[in-house]
Amino acid sequence: MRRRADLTQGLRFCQVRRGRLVPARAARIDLGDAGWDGGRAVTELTIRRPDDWHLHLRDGAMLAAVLPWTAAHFGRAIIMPNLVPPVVTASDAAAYRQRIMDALPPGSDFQPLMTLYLTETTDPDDVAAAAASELVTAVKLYPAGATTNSASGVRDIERVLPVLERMAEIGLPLCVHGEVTDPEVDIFDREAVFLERVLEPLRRRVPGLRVVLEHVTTKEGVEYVQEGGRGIAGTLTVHHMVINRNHLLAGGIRPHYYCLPVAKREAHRLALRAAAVSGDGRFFLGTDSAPHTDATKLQPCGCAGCFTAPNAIALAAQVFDEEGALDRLEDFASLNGPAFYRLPPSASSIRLVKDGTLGLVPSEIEVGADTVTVFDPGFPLTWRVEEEPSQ
Ligand SMILES: NC(=O)N[C@@H](CC(=O)O)C(=O)O
Ligand SMILES: [Zn+2]
Ligand SMILES: [Zn+2]
Repeated sequence: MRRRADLTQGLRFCQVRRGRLVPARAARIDLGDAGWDGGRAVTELTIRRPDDWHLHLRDGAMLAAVLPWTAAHFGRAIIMPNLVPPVVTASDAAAYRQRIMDALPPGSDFQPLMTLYLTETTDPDDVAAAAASELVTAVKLYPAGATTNSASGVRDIERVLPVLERMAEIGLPLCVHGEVTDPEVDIFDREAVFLERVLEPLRRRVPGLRVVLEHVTTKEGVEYVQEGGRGIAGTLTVHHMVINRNHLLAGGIRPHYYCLPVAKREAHRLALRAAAVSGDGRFFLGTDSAPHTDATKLQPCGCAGCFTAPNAIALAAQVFDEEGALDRLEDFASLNGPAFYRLPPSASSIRLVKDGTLGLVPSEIEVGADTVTVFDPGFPLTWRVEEEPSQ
């Protein structure tokens, strides 16, 4: 068994070797006192099948390795376009969509919802045609240099106004990585500064534009969405509801907790959890599951991104359980997103159970000769999805 940095505290995950799940010994755990419903602990829950409104699937061998984990639990996902080279045109999106369909496990009815990567040379007609044919569900704005594979992103918002205006006309949402790239702005402030310097002026300029502020990590971001009127929503990741910056940095640096936007102070984590369980329809789940090989993460300059697809739903259930809000999990994971995107909710459902048996979540998956580490919350997973991916 491969040794890994000691991120696992008190939990034995199983290992994936040669593509097979090798379960850890079944463990009984104390169910604790969370999940009470009128005095009775809720230990099972059936919800409409969730969707993931922010997902990185990559391409090639990585796509083949990670897709089954998402397809096992989620009905649809908004597929991020930050490949190298990026998914810029409708024809890029059609080809990428086909590669995803080809990589799906047999019998899966998972639906990829494609996005286009906004560049300063994006053609408004191409975007409008892709939207009209329902090939794409959104366009993604990466400020150039803000995050993984964002070099072709936008430097000057003025240059993309014609595209944004066309999107406003046709109601096509803009998904936004909301961080400024100004090196003088502290990395922990980049989201809050983006709202003020970029997003608010942009929304004033193109008032009809429907915007999703992706992976909100701050209370300023939460408040911006809450106060932002009808044309805005925010996705929340599970990992930002679980870790704060201490988990990343205190007592040793933990590269597997490094993602962008970087995890913030505890007060922000609590604000994200409060927003998720509030019942406010403008917040929904976007895991931002972002796989990178361990070889590229465990570097002097390691990649940003947490691979959460295998345990995202179980963790979301656990967060809602801890917050005493299991009755709102379905809104957050399965209903609010489709409502914003003007799509019907899933017709199928999944069953979540909390029966004292740990879910079979691997600590890592293999991709060719390399491995991708699965997000480790650092505590036992009490909930699990009853179906597990077929590999
Ligand atoms: N979230 C991340 O840390 N990384 C994402 C990019 C992104 O969503 O910003 C990736 O593509 O790896
Ligand atoms: Zn991002
Ligand atoms: Zn992302």
